[in-house]
Amino acid sequence: MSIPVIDLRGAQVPGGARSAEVAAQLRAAAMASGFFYLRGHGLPQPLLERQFALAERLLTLPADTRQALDMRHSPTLRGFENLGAQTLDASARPDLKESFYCGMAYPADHPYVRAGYQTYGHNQWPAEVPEAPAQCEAYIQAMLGLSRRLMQLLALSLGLPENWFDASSGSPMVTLRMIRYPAHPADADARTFGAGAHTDWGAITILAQDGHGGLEVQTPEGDWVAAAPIEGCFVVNLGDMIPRWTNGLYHSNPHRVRNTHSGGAPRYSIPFFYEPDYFARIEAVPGTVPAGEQPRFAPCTAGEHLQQMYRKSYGMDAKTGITATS
Ligand SMILES: O=C(O)CCC(=O)C(=O)O
Ligand SMILES: [Fe+2]
Repeated sequence: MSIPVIDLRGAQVPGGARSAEVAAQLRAAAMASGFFYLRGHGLPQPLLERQFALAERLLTLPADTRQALDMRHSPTLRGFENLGAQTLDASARPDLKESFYCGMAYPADHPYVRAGYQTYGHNQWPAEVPEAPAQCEAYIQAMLGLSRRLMQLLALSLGLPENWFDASSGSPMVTLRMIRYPAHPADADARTFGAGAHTDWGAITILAQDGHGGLEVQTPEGDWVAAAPIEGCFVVNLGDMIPRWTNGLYHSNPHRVRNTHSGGAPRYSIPFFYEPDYFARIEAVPGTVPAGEQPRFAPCTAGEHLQQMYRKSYGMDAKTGITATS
């Protein structure tokens, strides 16, 4: 299996002449591994370059600055994540990556912010990088637009009206993450990864990666293939909400990272996670449950699903919050 390249030109906006063709390509990719490269997405290259420069700036701030803004001090898990804080694959060692998490600038009086729901509000910004909040918000808004368009094309690919998922996107849960992977240690064992094998939890992930490579995707046959960087392309993958929404027709395949190709340099990547509104109901859409069969997944809300996943991978107890494991 190779990861297909889908060109969005001609389908960037509703009614675009290539929309049906792109939707068909999406359907094929979604039924294979749930991974594809996206080119012709319309995002300006300088926006991406600026974001990588910011990632490097943030993730090389002094350790005490990053410690003071550790995500564990934030009720919604925004801020810095230490090396080894997350274990994406429970059978592997803790991940060899550090990252910075932020989300959309929801106003403080937004009902979801007031309620303290996961991903809404409460960003933690380092005073040393005053441009960070506005720059991240601009990047998030661009990525949110692209995600919403991809959801429309996914709707088309399922034979649904293009706007089918629009209503679920009211106050979306979005997470922007900037990741730094140190060079993979030469003496690392087979259970050591930059990011252990995992599936993503939300709806759509749009990943910008630097030129080093290191991301691998599991094929339906169980092999691992490299998602090597292609200039001008994002790597897009579907998260676990999509199989739930499509009764398992579309896939969210495992992937993992080892920074073994960079010649000793750190690798930077910038995943953007799009998830629908906290209260969006995730249940099989029309046409995906064969007549006479029961849906394969119990309906849930997007917020419930996401909260569960965060707590599991950061070793937190769902009732008492953060444990003393790190
Ligand atoms: O860094 C990468 O290439 C992938 C990161 C990833 O899979 C994630 O953050 O979910
Ligand atoms: Fe991932």
